[in-house]
Amino acid sequence: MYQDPESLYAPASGLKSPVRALRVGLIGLGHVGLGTYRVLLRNQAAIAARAGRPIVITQVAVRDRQRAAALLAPQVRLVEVEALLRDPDIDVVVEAVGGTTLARDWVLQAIAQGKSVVTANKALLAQHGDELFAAAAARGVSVAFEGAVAVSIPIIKALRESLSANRIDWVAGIINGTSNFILSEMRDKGLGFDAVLQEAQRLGYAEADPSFDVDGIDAAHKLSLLSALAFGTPLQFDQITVQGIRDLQAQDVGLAEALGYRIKLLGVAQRLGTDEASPVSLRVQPVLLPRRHPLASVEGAMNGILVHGDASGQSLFCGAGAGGEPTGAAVIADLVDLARQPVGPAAALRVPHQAFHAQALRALPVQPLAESSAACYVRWPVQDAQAGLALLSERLAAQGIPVRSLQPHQVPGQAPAWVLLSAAAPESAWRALQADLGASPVSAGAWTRLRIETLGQATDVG
Ligand SMILES: NC(=O)C1=CN([C@@H]2O[C@H](COP(=O)(O)OP(=O)(O)OC[C@H]3O[C@@H](n4cnc5c(N)ncnc54)[C@H](OP(=O)(O)O)[C@@H]3O)[C@@H](O)[C@H]2O)C=CC1
Ligand SMILES: N[C@@H](CCO)C(=O)O
Repeated sequence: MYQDPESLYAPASGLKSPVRALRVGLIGLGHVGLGTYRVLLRNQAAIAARAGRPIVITQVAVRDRQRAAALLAPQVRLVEVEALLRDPDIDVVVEAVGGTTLARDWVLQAIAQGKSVVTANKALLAQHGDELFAAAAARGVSVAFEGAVAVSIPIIKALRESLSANRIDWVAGIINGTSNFILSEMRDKGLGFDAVLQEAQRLGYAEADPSFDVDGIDAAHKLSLLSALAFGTPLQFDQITVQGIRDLQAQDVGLAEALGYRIKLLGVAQRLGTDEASPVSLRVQPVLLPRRHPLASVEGAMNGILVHGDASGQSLFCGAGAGGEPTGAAVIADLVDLARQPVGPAAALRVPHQAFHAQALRALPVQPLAESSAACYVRWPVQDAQAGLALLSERLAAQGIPVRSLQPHQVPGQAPAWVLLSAAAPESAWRALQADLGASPVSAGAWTRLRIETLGQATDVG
């Protein structure tokens, strides 16, 4: 039952509200919009007590008004987006629609009207964040985005505030709930890729276009935000190496387990030297993590992020990675921050959008994949096991790729295969090896090669 938050505020907190409620206009009432509305309604008294004043969604803009009217209290006005953006009674706009075209226009319009914006739209920020943050800073308002990365994990606040004494060496995370859900369900329940993806869509985890999830694009959007906040750079989304889980085969998931690893879609932003200007590596790809690695046990739609700072060491964050109410809670946390924010001249003292003050941001060179080095898992199907072993051993030695283990693998009805675990070797050596093996008549098909991620730990699982 809806109750006016302003009337609830005083009895719940024991305080008299010194200032007017923060008035919020919500665009979009899908998973995130409705999650935000419902959590705000359910916990309104406690949220007001934390914020120092009530936070009220007074206007909502959607396409399907009939559906919205059935979900919202009668006090909430259903309006057109343009009217909401122009209304001086609205302090903050929550953009919960998605996409990068209309959403960009709306956020810029809100900023121009002197309104702060809260969004969980990582695609928008990855592509237009620099522009939006600059516009907001120039207008003295905020674009807040805690829900945009790993929704229930307060990683944006951690990087912008809590870890600000550190030189961040790397951030690594399972930051796409849908992919992690698919990998977990396929492994544990033996379900097919398509069936699990449909379930992720039903549960509200997947993007409107789920190829963003399974092709690693959504994780790359999020990684671009994490790396910008960690290293003090503009957004460098276009320079991220991206590979998704679409082509992963069930037998590699099973083989990795048998070898003591777990396959995860991991985003990594890593400094490659100790100098402040050292290049960085930005990559999203399915990797083998040793099963005892803390991120290996992050399952289902959960997300996990590990941050290494020079002073704090490793900090592990874990929480729900997708879903309406978890994201709504992150959106509301931003609203609480905005409700508490100083206005007027003190606004200049706000925590900068990208953790570093705008004048301190500088792009860092991003290492091209071709210049990287990695320990790898390889499964190579062959026509003849012994001939395959002879060729593989010879070509591995010729390319200087250090072998940790090499073992035969046979699935009934399929060609025999060799499964290799290596130590680190240059990407150029891997590419040359692939060309050599692929051109050989011994080859019975394309190999599978996956990076073994170490993140400062030993590659070995023993
Ligand atoms: N789902 C999740 O777990 C998470 C999602 N996000 C992000 O949050 C954003 C929203 O995602 P989600 O809630 O899942 O998306 P949904 O598809 O569930 O909801 C989108 C909403 O936007 C509305 N909408 C679409 N076009 C317009 C328009 N032109 N004018 C007004 N309203 C419009 C739709 O209204 P109608 O129904 O009337 O068409 C719908 O209510 C995306 O950026 C997504 O990436 C971030 C973290 C988690
Ligand atoms: N589709 C996204 C939603 C949360 O950002 C995911 O699965 O992680």
